Amino acid sequence: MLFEHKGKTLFTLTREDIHNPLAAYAPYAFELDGHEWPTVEHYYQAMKFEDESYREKIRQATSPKAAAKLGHNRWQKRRKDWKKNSITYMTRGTYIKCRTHTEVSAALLESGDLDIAELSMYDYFWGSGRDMRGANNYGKLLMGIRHKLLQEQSAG
Ligand SMILES: Nc1nc(O)c(N)c(N[C@@H]2O[C@H](COP(=O)(O)O)[C@@H](O)[C@H]2O)n1
Repeated sequence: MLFEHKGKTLFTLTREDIHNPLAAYAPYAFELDGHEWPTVEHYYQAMKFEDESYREKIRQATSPKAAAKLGHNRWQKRRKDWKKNSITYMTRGTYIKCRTHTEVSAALLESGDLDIAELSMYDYFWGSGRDMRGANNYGKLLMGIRHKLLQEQSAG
């Protein structure tokens, strides 16, 4: 969806929109780290934990929403370096999804050179927040992947 903000056209999406191929919740399976993941959200949430059996429980969650719920379990010990690496894991999953499904990479490349924003009223980390002052880390990682895909395309 295109969105006008301060005289600029933004290419926007939400991470949770299962109908948008670029969303982390969209059902485009991929293989990474020796497993098949139903969505990027499953992969991202599982990577928060060192406990292999808890990761597996998240991998087998029946929906990305259920995977996120398991990932937000405060009683389950997260890996110590998670805050430092959370963006890296979301990026890895999203990049591999793009490389696995041409439909997904095409959707990303269709955004041209527009700035990408994750529109979210409440999320100031992944999204723009209600006042568009959020860090927009999800939009930024998509722009980074778009750049990498274009470089790969021109390298043949
Ligand atoms: N500040 C901050 N650093 C990170 O590394 C984060 N992953 C987040 N996430 C925020 O918490 C909400 C739920 O977390 P996950 O997306 O499941 O990691 C998320 O919506 C962000 O607002 N925050």
